[in-house]
Order: sequence, then structure tokens, then C-alpha cells
Amino acid sequence: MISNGLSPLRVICELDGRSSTLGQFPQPLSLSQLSASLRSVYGRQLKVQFTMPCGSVQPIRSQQDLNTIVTIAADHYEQEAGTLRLRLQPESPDATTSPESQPPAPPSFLLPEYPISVQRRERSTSERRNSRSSRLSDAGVSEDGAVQKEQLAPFVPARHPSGQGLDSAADNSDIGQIALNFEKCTFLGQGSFGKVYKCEDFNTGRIYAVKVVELNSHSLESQAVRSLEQEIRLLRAIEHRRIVKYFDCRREPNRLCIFMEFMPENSLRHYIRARGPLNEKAAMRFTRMVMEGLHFLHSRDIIHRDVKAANILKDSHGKVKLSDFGAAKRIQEIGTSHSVTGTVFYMSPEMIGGEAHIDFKTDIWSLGATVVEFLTGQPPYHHCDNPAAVVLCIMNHPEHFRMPAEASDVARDFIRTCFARPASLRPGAEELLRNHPFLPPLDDSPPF
Ligand SMILES: Nc1ncnc2c1ncn2[C@@H]1O[C@H](COP(=O)(O)OP(=O)(O)OP(=O)(O)O)[C@@H](O)[C@H]1O
Repeated sequence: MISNGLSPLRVICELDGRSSTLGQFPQPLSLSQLSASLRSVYGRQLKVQFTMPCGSVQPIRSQQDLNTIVTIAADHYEQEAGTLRLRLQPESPDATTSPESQPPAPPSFLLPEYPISVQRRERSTSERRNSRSSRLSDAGVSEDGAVQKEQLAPFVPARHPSGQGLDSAADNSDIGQIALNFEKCTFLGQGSFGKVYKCEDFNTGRIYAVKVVELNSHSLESQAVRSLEQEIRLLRAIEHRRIVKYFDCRREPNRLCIFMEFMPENSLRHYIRARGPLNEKAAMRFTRMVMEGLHFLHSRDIIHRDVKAANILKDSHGKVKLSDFGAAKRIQEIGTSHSVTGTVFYMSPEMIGGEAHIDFKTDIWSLGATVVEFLTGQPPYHHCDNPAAVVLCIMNHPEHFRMPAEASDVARDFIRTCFARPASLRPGAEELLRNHPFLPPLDDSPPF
């Protein structure tokens, strides 16, 4: 353990993949002293960050951030007693621009460098045959477990006049069948790891949401990108009415484009921000739908890992579906941005603690946090003024959590049940669906 007594703290900094000792510092460690030391050693403005036990990267911007980080390091990196490891990153000129304040950039990856005529190309008999066999080999698993045929219509790859396909930069020969109508792409929103566009396939008129993840120079040819592509190809087979479907994945120079089912009514986070917290009846309905989606994923051995209102998308019939399942963590690994500020609110203690064995129960915790967001407009521990403090609360001071003031006993019990710890005491999705009065069946719920 690092003591907060007199023993000095050794600070090691990593910049551009190289680690070096910055020095020994008296405790409590002072941010101004640390900054002065960094300036004298590196001679330039640097962002100071810390890698949490869960792998997320936390910026250190204040003395309070630093104090919290030192405590977390002491609690979770005991094998490195007396040492604090920091990551350094050069300050970019636009570092102060938040994603929200950026203008909605045009979908440059989709804009052709040549005029495009929107027309259907007739396919030859052999193309039709090949397309059919590849669709059959893509056969997936349906909601009831039955094997079923790929739902995609036979798309024609878009062709560049030079003869190259849109995806010529990568060997995506078995995918990349969606030919986009570039004129019909509109910006939908910005996430931490990419921008999302609504796009139309010019052959079928089918609408997609396309998430574009900018790849950093390290990740371009990395195993992580290949793994993500493979994972999304596998996830294409997952089909359920409470889950946003993945259709495809295509690598462009410097970018990865993930094609998903388009959900017209945006996320529950947007809904709550626009209209305020949900009433309890609505919260119960949406939670039931999300839990049904989780139950399906868990029954297929998939942990979502990023359940939150921003990942619950609405259709135009008042129903919701879970999005971003399975791949969210991998996208974080390869994206150019590495700050996950904000998402820590929903993380389970076992995930934050970097436990080796994370199971489905982590999603139940996150759904509990999401229900708090439904009912209050904010996730739990939102009163903490920095994410590092949130981490500390979740790990060490769960009693600091504020239960929604107006919540019924049933809602309170549901939230408490989701926050049970250790994870082994937390019920699974099926048990909650069967037994918890916060989740009464809906008209279209399957029997449990
Ligand atoms: N399948 C979809 N259909 C319609 N809109 C979508 C779809 N997927 C994402 N969006 C919208 O695009 C925006 C960005 O979504 P994205 O999933 O990249 O980030 P996020 O979940 O909001 O945040 P984070 O990246 O921090 O998890 C959001 O406004 C979201 O509602």
C-alpha cells in the first residue's frame, strides 16, 4: 500500500510507448509540483492521465483528481507499492473542444471523390447465385434459437469508376455489400468513439445507421481491429426484437464503418434530456424491454458491458432496443479517443476493479444504474464532481449513493437488488424477469 504518510511516491511516466521515472515526490503529492516537474523534464504542455484498473483512461486535471488517483493506485496496484504510473499525451490544439460543440461534420468517408449516379445495376446470373450462397452461409440464429436465413437483400457493391469498390482498401471480399447513396447520408450524432450517420442503400432504399470509428495509427493494422471486424461479423447472426441488429462492418482507409439497424427516435438519454426523468410506469416498461434483450444476449453467452440510457434506442412505436452490444469495449481499444469520462457511472465494482472474471452480472449492475438515470435524469454518483471520485464511491463508498427521492418501494428494491455485491449475490436476468414486480410482463413479452 502507498501510505499517505511521509514515504515518498515514485512517479513513472509513459510517453509515446516509453516509460521513465520522473522522480520521487513527497506525499501528499501536489499537482503543481508534478506539473512543474513535467514541464522541466519534457519542456512542453502534456495531458496527464491514469489508467484505471478497468482499463479506462482518466485525465488528471485537478488536485482532487490526483488525490483520488493516488488512493485508487494504492488500493488496486498493491504490487507496485509506493509507485504511481501516469500516461502522458501531447496536448492537441483542439483539446478543449468537446464532442458536443463540434459541428456535425459531413460524412467525409462516404463522400465519393467522383460524381455518382444513383442507379440500380443489373446483376448477372452468376452474381445472383454467388450472392445467394454467401447469404445462406451467413445463416444466423433467430430469437427462438432456430437457424434462419440472412435477412439482407442481395446488395450490389458500389463501384468506383477506376474499378475499385468502396472497400478496396481492405480485404473485405465477403462483406461490404451495401452500396450507399452518398447524397442521402445525414449526421445523427457523436459518441466517444465515432460519429453515427443515417445512410441509404441506393439499390434497395434500405436505411442504416453507420457508426464510423476513426482508427489511430497504431490500430490501423492491429489485431484489435481484425478482432472487432470478426466479432461484428459473428454478431450479425444475433437477432432479437429488443436488440439493435448489426448488419455489416467495412474497413476504409483510417476508418472502420459499422452498419446497424437504424432506430428513428434516438436514445433514451436524449429523450430524458429533452423531457426530464421518466415516470415510474414508463421506466418499468423500458427496463422490462432492456432486461429481455439482456436475457437473450446472456443466453447466447454475450455480455453487453456498456448498458446505459445512451445505448437504449427508441423506435417509432414506443419500443426500445439495446444497441452497441459486444463490441463497445473493442471500439474503445481502437478508437482515436481514449477518454471514457462519463461511462464510469454505470460500471460495476468488479469491472472497475479489473477483476479477471467478469460475468453477466456486470450488466445487471449497469441496468440498475440506468434505472436510476431513468427516474432521476442522472446516473448514480452523479453528484461526485469528477469521474475518479465516482470510481472511488462505487468501489469503496456505495453508501454515498442517493436513491431517487420519489421512487416506490418496488423501484428501490429493484435498484438495490441490481447493486448487490459481490456479483454472486446479484440475480441474473431470467430470475429478475420471472420474479421482480418492477418488471411485469408486457403484451408481447415471451413467457418466463
Ligand atoms: N442504430 C442507431 N440508430 C439511430 N441512431 C443511432 C444509432 N446508433 C447510435 N445512434 C445515435 O448516434 C449518436 C452517437 O451514438 P454512439 O453509440 O456513437 O455514442 P453514445 O452511445 O451516445 O456515446 P458513447 O460513445 O459514449 O457510448 C447518439 O445520438 C445515438 O442516439
